[in-house]
Amino acid sequence: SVTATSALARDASCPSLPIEEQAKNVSVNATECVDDHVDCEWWASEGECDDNANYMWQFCRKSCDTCKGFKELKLDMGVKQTISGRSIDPEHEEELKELLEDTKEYMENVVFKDPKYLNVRRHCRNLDGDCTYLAHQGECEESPDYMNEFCPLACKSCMELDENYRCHYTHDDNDATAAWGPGDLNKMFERIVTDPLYLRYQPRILSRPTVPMDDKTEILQGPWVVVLDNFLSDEESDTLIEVGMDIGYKRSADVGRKRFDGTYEAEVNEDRTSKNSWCGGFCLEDSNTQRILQRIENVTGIPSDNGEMLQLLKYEKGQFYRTHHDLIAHQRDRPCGVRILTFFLYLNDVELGGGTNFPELGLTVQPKKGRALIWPSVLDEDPNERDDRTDHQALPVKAGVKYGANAWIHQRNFVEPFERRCV
Ligand SMILES: O=C(O)CCC(=O)C(=O)O
Ligand SMILES: [Fe+2]
Repeated sequence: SVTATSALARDASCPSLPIEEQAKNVSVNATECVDDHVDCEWWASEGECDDNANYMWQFCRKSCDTCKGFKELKLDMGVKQTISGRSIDPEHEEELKELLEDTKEYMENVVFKDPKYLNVRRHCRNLDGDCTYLAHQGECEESPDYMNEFCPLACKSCMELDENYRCHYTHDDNDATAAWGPGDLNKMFERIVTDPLYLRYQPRILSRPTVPMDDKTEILQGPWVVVLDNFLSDEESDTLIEVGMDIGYKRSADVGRKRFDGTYEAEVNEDRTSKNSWCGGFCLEDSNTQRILQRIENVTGIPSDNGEMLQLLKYEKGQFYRTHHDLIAHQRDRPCGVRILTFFLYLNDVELGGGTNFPELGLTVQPKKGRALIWPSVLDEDPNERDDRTDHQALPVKAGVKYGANAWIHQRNFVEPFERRCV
C-alpha cells in the first residue's frame, strides 16, 4: 500500500518541481476560490501551505485558505504612488497616470501570468511613493540598484527580486577567476615572510604549517598567522578612525536570516557588542583609504576588488566579539566565493585588554597602532573549505578604547556582486 509519506515524496514533489513543470498542471487564471490541483487538500494537510507557500498560496487557494489574501495581493501594488500635486509638473500628470496603468497591466498580465514570476510575484511592489515618478524620470536606468530594490514594479523589473535570475551564478568559471587554487595560500604567506620588501614590517610568524628543520624558534605548527608591524603610519591609522566617526559607528551585526530575495538580514546579538562603520562612499574614495587598500593588494597579490569595504571597528570598555569564524558558508555558492583571508588592522594602542585570541591555537595578539594581523579562513589544499583552526575572538577591552579594521578578502570579485545584492 502507498503510505501518505511515500506518495508525498513521489508525487507531492509537485510544489518543488521546476517552475515550468508546475505551470503545466495548473490554470493560470487564479481568481476563483478553488484548488487548481487535485492533491491540494492533501498537500495542505501535510503542511505544504507553509513549506511551499509560493506555490501553494496561489494554486491551492481553497485548501490553504488564501483566496481572499490572494485577491488582495493581486491588487496590492505597494505604496500609493504620487502622480499629481505640488511636486509634480502638471504637464507630466497624464504621462504618470498612463505609466501607472501600464504598471497595473504588467502586474496582471505578466507578473501574475508568466510562471517564471512564481517566486517573486507575492513580493513585487513599489516600496516608495515616488516610484512611478522616478521611473518616468529615467531612474530605472540611472540608478538600477536602488530602483530594482524599492521600485521593481514601476521599473517592470520584478525578476530582479529572484536571486537565481539576478545573481547569475557562474559555477563553471569559478576556478578560473578564483584568487586561490590549491597551494596558493602557502605560496602567499611564504612570500610575505621571506620577501625582503616586507622586512620593514618585521613580519612575525605566530603559527605556520610546517616548521623548517633548522628553525630553533618556537613556532606553532598550524594555520598561518602572521603579524606585520607599522603596516600603517600613525597618520593613516588616525585618518581611518576619523572617517569612521564621520560615517558614524553603529552596533555591529552578524549575518542573520535569508530573505525571500536571497539577501540576508543583519542580526544584532549578544556575542558581538562592538560598533562599526563600513568604509564606502567618501571613505572608500578617500586617498588614505585607497593607499591602504593598494598596499593590501600589493602584499597579498589579490585584487582589491576581491575585498569587502573596510569594516571600521570601535570597542569601548567591556565590549568584545566572542569566538567565531569569519568564513560565511553560503557565499561558497555565490559569485564572490568565501572569505579566504582576514587582513586585520589595529588602529590604536589599547590601554588594557582587547587582544585577538585564537582559542584553538592558544594565541593572543595584542593591539598596537598600525599593526596588521593576517590569517586565512580556508585550507591551503582546498581554499573553498573552512579552516576550523582559525576560530578567533576579540577579548573584552578592559581599559581605554580599541579601534580596528577588517579587510576581508574573497575568492572572487566582491565589488560587483555586492552592488547587485548578490553576496
Ligand atoms: O577585533 C578583533 O580583534 C577581531 C575582530 C573580528 O574578529 C571580527 O570583526 O571579525
Ligand atoms: Fe573575526
